[in-house]
Amino acid sequence: MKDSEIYPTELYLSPEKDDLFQKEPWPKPFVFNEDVVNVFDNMISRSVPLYREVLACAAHWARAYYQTETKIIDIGCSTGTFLELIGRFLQQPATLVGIDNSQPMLEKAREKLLPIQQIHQVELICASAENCSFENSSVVIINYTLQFLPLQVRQKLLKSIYQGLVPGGLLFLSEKVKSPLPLFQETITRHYEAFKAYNGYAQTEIERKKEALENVLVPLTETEQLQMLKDSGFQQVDSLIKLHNFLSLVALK
Ligand SMILES: Nc1ncnc2c1ncn2[C@@H]1O[C@H](C[S@+](CC[C@H]([NH3+])C(=O)[O-])CC(=O)[O-])[C@@H](O)[C@H]1O
Ligand SMILES: O=C(O)C(=O)Cc1ccccc1
Repeated sequence: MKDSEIYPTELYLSPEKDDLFQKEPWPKPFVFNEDVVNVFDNMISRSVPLYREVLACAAHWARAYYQTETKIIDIGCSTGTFLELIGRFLQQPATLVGIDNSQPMLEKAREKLLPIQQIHQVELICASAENCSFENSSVVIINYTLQFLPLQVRQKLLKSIYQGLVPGGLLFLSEKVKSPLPLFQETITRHYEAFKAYNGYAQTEIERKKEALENVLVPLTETEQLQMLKDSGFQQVDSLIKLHNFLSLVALK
């Protein structure tokens, strides 16, 4: 598949509509349970700005830095949307690894990745990422997952990723972040919530989800995130995409 064939990207997203926060009971505190998993593709594609572009970007970078006989690992792979995309985009068979600690997520991923298994070696691991090995990986993707881990676990995980990557290996990291300036954070939040409303969420749904995510999704500032990457061993880091509170970075070993 040529580069031009992936823009604008076509993601394999299940159609079930996210209406979880329209009526009781909604997941509070937010958890990746079966109800969330069943509507997850719709939820994330309506809730994360530039989601399609970020995954297409990750696919381009993964193809550019993939080294033969190594692994591409997606941490927090959810329903396998990125692995399905890169599986179509790579021009050679590879080992694609998905890690997620939600078994319902991996059941959806297994189904989504069946066609890809004709070409690639696919491994789905149900585990907490911080307990996994990243040895012999040339590309590690971690999109919108680190934000759910306790802070001290994030640092341990990033160090483990750095140690596991082969020389020249790439980390592609997307996260929700917060502005260090309260006035700007307020403006960004208002704009982000307008984005959600434009995507069909009612104000009640937006407020309920915000409350459910409190102390579950804990964003850092961009500066704190960059420092955590440096403290993990990554010295070559750059930012690629940022809109509202959502940031994508690349880091090279
Ligand atoms: N400690 C953990 N270990 C492993 N998985 C975890 C852990 N904590 C949470 N998860 C998993 O991390 C994923 C976060 S979603 C990632 C989206 C995907 N990357 C995408 O690009 O579509 C983003 C969001 O929900 O905003 C969920 O599948 C959790 O089960
Ligand atoms: O940060 C938010 O308000 C979100 O809605 C992001 C999100 C997307 C999908 C699952 C959990 C959080």
